[in-house]
Amino acid sequence: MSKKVDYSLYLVTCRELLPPDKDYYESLEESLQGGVTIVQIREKTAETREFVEIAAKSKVICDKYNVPLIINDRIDVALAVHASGVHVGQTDMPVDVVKRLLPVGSIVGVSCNNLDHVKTAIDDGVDYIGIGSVWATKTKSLTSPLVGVRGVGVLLDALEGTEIKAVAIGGIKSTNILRTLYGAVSQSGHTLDGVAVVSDIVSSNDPQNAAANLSGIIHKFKAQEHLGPAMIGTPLTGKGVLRQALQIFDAIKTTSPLVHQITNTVVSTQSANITLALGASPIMATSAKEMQDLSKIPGALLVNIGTLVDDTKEGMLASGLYANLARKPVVLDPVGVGASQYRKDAIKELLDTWQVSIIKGNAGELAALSGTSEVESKGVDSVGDGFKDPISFVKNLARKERCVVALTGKVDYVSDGNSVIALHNGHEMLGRITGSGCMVGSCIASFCAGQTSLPHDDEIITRGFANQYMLYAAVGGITVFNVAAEVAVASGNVRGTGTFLPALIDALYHLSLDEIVLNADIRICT
Ligand SMILES: Cc1ncc(COP(=O)(O)OP(=O)(O)O)c(N)n1
Ligand SMILES: Cc1ncsc1CCOP(=O)(O)O
Repeated sequence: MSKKVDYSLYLVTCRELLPPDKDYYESLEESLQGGVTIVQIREKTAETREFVEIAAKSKVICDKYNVPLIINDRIDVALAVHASGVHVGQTDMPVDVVKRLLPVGSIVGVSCNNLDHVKTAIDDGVDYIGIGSVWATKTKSLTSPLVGVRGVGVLLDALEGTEIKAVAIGGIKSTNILRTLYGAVSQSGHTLDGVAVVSDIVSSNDPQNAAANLSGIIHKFKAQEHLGPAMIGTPLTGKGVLRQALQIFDAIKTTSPLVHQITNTVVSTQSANITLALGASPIMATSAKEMQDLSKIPGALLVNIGTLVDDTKEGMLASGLYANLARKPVVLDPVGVGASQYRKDAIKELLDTWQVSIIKGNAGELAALSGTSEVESKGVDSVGDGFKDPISFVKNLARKERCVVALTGKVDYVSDGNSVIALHNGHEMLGRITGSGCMVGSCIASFCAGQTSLPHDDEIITRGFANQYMLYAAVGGITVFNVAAEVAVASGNVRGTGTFLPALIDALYHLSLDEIVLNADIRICT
């Protein structure tokens, strides 16, 4: 029977990180006033007598707020001050011995960095595990690899069916806590019970405010996390989805929203032109130094890794992080991710750093991203006929990554993890020019930007980044681009691939609502 403990904001103390002149006990009490729900006293250099004194005084303060006190490593200190429990690491006293020494009902937690650690923790019957380090940190010199936000999900999978609680630790702060909570999810949708934080609270001059800030984000997340994607007017119909997409199309024309694109050098100009043809406003900025400023302008962000280099990757990491903070939609185009380990590592790092709203890719790219070998790729192209069951594939990937997924191909499939929509427009000429997939990414991002100016249902918007509006944006962006390709060829102005690209841009520029309604082929699969 697991004990009723609130692990949501777990403070791990560190006197060395206190700001100059800040009293340790004052900082602890202020943190509790800010919403810390459990405290661990972690003293790495104190003599035993000093440790006991600090722990005893800390216990009095924690008791005042009815918050459990855990002792790091030292069973003797925990016994001496009647602490609520002990946290041990992989090289500390074994859990079975700890349990034998502590009073019945004590809380026992253990650090876990990999699946073997979690399996042992389950066998040992611990109360909670501390998974880390999730992010890089200066607070502790690390001897194990970083787990990464999405790596936490794999460890949460192993806890399925147990009552063991899980907190993440390492480098968690106000700027990445949302990504940590959002991205750390098991396949069946279980999320973290809490986050453990040292420096973001302890090194603050105002620990109450630092803790309150973190606590506010945690509570907002917990309030909406159990809700699936919200549906406006269920069930979806092809016509209903088209109506929503057309509204966004109209909004793009009237508001000309900013679409920030960090894309590849092959398609940069044509992506900017296709964005302009739609009526949106492109900015192709790549330096990490300007990402915070750009995130303040409403719109959307597109990240495309087609010609990735380290400097651009820094810009991509920063842009997504700031976009998340500003709650701006982020579209990821993992171009050629299967081609090299460098790209695979980069995509992992990007998805571990920020929450994406839409992932768009061909079958080869999405297979590589999801770790299946069912579809192979050659460079940036997909090889073969795609997935045997594309509908289940997009739905599962959308659930796993908690975003909308758009799988492009002869038929395009879009899913928010709930519904799957098949799009049957397009023309084979699109496969004969470079960058048509990248331009689709620009159109999707333009639709993401366009929808921000429309009135939104609050209930849906509070359900996170991957809400139903993103589904409409993906459908809208793909559909108008593909219909424009059909109209371009039908115009009679296309003599080959050289004349196809300008005809496509022209067709998109002149595309009317009537033409879209006449040609769009949107079918609901589930
Ligand atoms: C909640 C929580 N999780 C992990 C740790 C790390 O513990 P450990 O691996 O024993 O390392 P030290 O803290 O002893 O340096 C923790 N303390 N708390
Ligand atoms: C104790 C510990 N164990 C893994 S990372 C870490 C330190 C986390 O500190 P911070 O929250 O300041 O990154």
